[in-house]
Amino acid sequence: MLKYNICFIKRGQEILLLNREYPSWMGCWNGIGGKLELHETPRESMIREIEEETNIRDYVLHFKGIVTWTSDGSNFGGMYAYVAEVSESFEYQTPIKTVEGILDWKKIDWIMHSQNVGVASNLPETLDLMLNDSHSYDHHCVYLKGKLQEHIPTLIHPHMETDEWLREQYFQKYLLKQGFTR
Ligand SMILES: Nc1nc2c([nH]c(=O)n2[C@H]2C[C@H](O)[C@@H](COP(=O)(O)OP(=O)(O)OP(=O)(O)O)O2)c(=O)[nH]1
Repeated sequence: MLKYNICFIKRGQEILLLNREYPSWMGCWNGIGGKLELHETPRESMIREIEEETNIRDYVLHFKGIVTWTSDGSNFGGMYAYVAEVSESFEYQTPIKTVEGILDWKKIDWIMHSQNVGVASNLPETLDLMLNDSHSYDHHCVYLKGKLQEHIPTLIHPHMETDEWLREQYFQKYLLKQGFTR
């Protein structure tokens, strides 16, 4: 039931980011991703988006959990999150201007810098766990009037990637909070 996916393509100490031409996060650096298509699994969809947006095909894809959010107490949304590891010697010349924005390798330290106002606001906190912790998390982000208030990571089962029933059970907690069931 999550609509989006996101992937952080990692080469050594760098991540391939996209400076987005369009909303959401227009003008900011973010991972690569988009919307799942009908009947696609999260992994199939991620592989398609990576290919469409970067043409990269040679990587090891790790499921890192989900990023969910509520805005102003409702408007639940979310995305499946992945890290794709390419070899340190992988050649991919950037910057590249695409219809979606500008692709470029960014140093992890630069992305995480406390004074960096150019990245999606929940990216540093979520990326830190995705890169440095082997578990899968639900990175729940609470927004109020467009500003990130809180990032609440909760451990989730890694089978959430493939087990639709497990996902539906898990999402009930958010749907119930919003006052409706599916
Ligand atoms: N880091 C971060 N990324 C987000 C958040 N919300 C959100 O939609 N995204 C990501 C998910 C997607 O990777 C991207 C939005 O995708 P998109 O706008 O390109 O989707 P689209 O409808 O154009 O789909 P597509 O044509 O690319 O398939 O932004 C957020 O709160 N934090």
